[in-house]
Amino acid sequence: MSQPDPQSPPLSTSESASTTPAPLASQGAQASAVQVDSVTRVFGRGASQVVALDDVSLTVAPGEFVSLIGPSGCGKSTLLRLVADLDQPTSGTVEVFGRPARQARLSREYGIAFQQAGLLPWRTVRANVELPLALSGTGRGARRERVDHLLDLVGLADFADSFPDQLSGGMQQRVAIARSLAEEPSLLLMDEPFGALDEMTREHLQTQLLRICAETRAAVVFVTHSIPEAVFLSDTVVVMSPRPGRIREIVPVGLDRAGIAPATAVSTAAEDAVGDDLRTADAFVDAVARVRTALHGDLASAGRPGGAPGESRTARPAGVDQR
Ligand SMILES: Nc1ncnc2c1ncn2[C@@H]1O[C@H](COP(=O)(O)OP(=O)(O)OP(=O)(O)O)[C@@H](O)[C@H]1O
Repeated sequence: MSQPDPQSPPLSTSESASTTPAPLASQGAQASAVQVDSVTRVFGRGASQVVALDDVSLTVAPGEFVSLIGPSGCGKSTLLRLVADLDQPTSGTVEVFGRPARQARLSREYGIAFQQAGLLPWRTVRANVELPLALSGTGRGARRERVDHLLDLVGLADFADSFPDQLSGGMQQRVAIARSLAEEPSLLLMDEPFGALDEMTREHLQTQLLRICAETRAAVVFVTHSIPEAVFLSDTVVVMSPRPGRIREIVPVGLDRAGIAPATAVSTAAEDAVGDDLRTADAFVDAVARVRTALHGDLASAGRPGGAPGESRTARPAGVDQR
């Protein structure tokens, strides 16, 4: 595997994945969900200058689920923040549904969920989820209806009047996801939303997120440190190299997630069972191996194909959870 040729056209995550949405060419005039072109982000100046991203290009198709994975400090969050218009590139462009990121943010194309749920402790679950709708002037009746639907979607209908500190970490994170979906975004940006949760809760929420995505058909850009999480969730895993962050490889996943689609779902327990089956499927194990191999290019790129003397070939890139 090698660093993508800088002369080649921008890497499109929709080019090679068998289960990703149709390539843009077959979507008529529909714009990409995300189009990142030759983006560089440099922080600071002089001796303290940090090149966080170097000439990164990436396309995410509408409805596609893309994970960003790579060693700690490789620029995953920086890239996500640029897409979210929380930061600006030093050079290059970021477009969301064919418009500059700024415009997309102002017209509320995004839903955003980060590692900390970030709920307002003095507001009930309902009041937290409806906050974006209240801010954008949605009427009371429409707000109520939408929040009821969202709380149903994340399985928290019975907790609408609870306060965040009365909920578990996983439940709080589900509230945050419901809030991020409030304005029916066509793009969800998620930075390690399950990073602080125990393994069982995490796997359960991963399955729930897949179901929610199947229902809302939102495109997702998802930052994670976990290879299995990236593979389980994604149509495509984007593997980044250590700083300066570049895209090292794009790994299509190709899992059959039909059992988690809304049309066939019977209960959360049944969905969790489908999730368990997926995690032991050959296609899952194969994709985990391919992502792991792509990440281990870190050793080769450092001129250490077999690792330094005494270093295991299975040395781990810092900050990537291989479980
Ligand atoms: N506001 C900032 N000012 C200066 N440097 C920054 C800033 N934000 C990020 N960086 C630097 O940019 C690099 C990439 O950071 P970023 O947070 O994007 O990495 P990451 O891949 O998300 O890391 P992690 O996996 O550890 O969360 C790091 O070296 C970081 O120190």
